[in-house]
Amino acid sequence: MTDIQLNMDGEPGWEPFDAPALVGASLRFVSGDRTGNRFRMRYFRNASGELVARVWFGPETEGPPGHAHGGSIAAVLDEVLGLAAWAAGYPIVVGNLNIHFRHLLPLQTVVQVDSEVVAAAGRKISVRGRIVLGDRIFAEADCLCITLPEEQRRQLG
Ligand SMILES: CCCCCCCCCCCCCC(=O)SCCNC(=O)CCNC(=O)[C@H](O)C(C)(C)COP(=O)(O)OP(=O)(O)OC[C@H]1O[C@@H](n2cnc3c(N)ncnc32)[C@H](O)[C@@H]1OP(=O)(O)O
Repeated sequence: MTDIQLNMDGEPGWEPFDAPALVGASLRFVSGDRTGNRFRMRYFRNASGELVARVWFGPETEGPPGHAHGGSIAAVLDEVLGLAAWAAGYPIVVGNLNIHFRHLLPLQTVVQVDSEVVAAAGRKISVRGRIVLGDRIFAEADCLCITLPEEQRRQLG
């Protein structure tokens, strides 16, 4: 296991990213509580303009003893990769999320979620992401996002 420690302040050259300013205040499930014992999370754009998150998995995300629940990892990837598509200009919801869990993710550790919008074809936007700490990959995901028709978008708010 790597001895790298990340902090929540990002890296030089990263810009803080204001998710509620883009999509509204509905994302409370994962990133809405910055002080609780579940997820603490901050978003940035890296120097290439891609969405990056720093996430602390707190004790209330526990699954295997001392480690994050797979569903908590999936929730983080769902939000970050969906938001990455929004940040790239696509008003979407997630249609399919395929996750490989590579290593157990220790609780109370700050990890990084990288994202990349890899393709856009019609309404289908493909986003790839991974949760890492140094060279350790905890999870990798492929996410298919589908743009919402204007009418449905209006109904959502
Ligand atoms: C203003 C709004 C505010 C909202 C703020 C939100 C912030 C969010 C921030 C993000 C963070 C939160 C993120 C979240 O948590 S988002 C919440 C979790 N996601 C959902 O609840 C989504 C529920 N599903 C749906 O709403 C519909 O099924 C969607 C919209 C996805 C498609 O139903 P729709 O009837 O519209 O589309 P279509 O059936 O004509 O298909 C169109 C094309 O897409 C292809 N396809 C479709 N589904 C799948 C699939 N599963 N796998 C593979 N392919 C699929 C399909 O084959 C077709 O391709 P083609 O035949 O044309 O080649």
